Amino acid sequence: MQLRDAKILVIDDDPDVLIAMRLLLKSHVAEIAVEKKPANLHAIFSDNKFDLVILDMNFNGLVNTGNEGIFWLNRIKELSPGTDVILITAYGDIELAIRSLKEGASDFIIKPWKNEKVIESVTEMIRKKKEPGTKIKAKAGNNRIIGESEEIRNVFTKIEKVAPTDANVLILGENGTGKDLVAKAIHENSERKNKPFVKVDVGALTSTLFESELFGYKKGAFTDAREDRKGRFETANGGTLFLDEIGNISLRQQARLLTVLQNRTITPLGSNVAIPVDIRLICATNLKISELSDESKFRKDLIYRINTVDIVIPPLRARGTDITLLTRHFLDFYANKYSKGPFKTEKSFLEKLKKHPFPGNVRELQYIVERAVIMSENTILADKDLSFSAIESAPDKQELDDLRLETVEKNTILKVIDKNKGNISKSAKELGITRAALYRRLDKYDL
Ligand SMILES: Nc1ncnc2c1ncn2[C@@H]1O[C@H](COP(=O)(O)OP(=O)(O)OP(=O)(O)O)[C@@H](O)[C@H]1O
Repeated sequence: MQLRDAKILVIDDDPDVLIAMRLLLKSHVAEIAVEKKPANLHAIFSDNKFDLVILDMNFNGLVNTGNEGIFWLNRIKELSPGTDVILITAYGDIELAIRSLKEGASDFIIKPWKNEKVIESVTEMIRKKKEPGTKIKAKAGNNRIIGESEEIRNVFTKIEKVAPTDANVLILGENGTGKDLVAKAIHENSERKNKPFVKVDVGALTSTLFESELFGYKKGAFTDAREDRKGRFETANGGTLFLDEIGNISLRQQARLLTVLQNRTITPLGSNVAIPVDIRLICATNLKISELSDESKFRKDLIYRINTVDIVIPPLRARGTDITLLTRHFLDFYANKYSKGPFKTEKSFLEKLKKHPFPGNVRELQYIVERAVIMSENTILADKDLSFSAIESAPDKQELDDLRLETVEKNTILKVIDKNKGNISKSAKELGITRAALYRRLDKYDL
């Protein structure tokens, strides 16, 4: 979508801000409306549609917690889910701004703002609204993340917003969804990009290895410690530490990790000198957030610490056109690698792929395409050229069924709540469950 076609609403209780925004934007957009009272939102949205709302975080200057901004952000999202919201926030409210991104804001502008930054942010939001067929690649060096679906675009937006902030990030997603790529993209788009990026698969470490690997050791600390060795925390100093499979570490290991994150120092085994470390922490897991919230398995205080922002990477089967785009990408890649092709595909080839549930996600698609390229006898590929390996394509049937049931339930709840304009009592009645049962489900689905 072009900026000149956009309809924008600015909501701020400061008339000077409204005037300034109107002056700044009016020559760039189709329509600009301003509003002093967010309480009028319902009336405004019942008569109008806006592509973008620029919303102040702090009204009246009385409550400076920003909760009001977040409250109105949620109202806008309820009234018009397709409308993007950019929040205006005071300098020093970065934590709050990050929270607002979690709650669904598309971007934030810090006061006092620079006019170019406002135009840039607004232009970017509006531009993204269209171009559904455009190939978007997160800037991640050679490890580009390919995708164009709404779901992966949301991931790109979060990466772009979160990368420069130094906030701790928790990446959630099934195996093979691209968690590694996202972690690298965050690092490469951050201020720390020229410093080390260190990955540790913590889920695979035994309890003794966990300590020596992460915190290092001094010569003689244990039988095999023949010389001093730096731990991964120290190696990552100044850069980013990526802890993969964080959901699989024991409670004892969680306690050790928490202490280090709180004190920002590590003490190598066999030493009593604490060494300060400056790292940006990214963690990843293939567990669902609901599984991580089981306190008998994972400490709540550690979740809060590692999860300033979470990025959920949806499974490939929920990413629409990405299957086609990724297939093309891998076909070109392997054609080049094996000096074959260039390949064309018959309709049946993509149709068969689109029907497949991809329990192994992008990694599985990559193997399937590689196999097709290796085995192909001509350069036009059809469904018969696709073979799904027993290991990859034997999804846990039970799990897939559950997943579909859960999706249906979640979507029904969302529809009914939307229909009842957010009224929980009415929605619960319509769904035939108690209010408490509805709240439990909202909690379960993180709604
Ligand atoms: N969007 C994408 N674009 C291009 N390649 C991708 C994409 N997503 C994943 N891949 C490729 O798929 C493979 C698996 O990705 P990655 O290792 O990042 O997944 P993961 O979620 O970390 O997996 P695991 O949970 O098993 O560690 C890699 O080869 C990666 O390059």
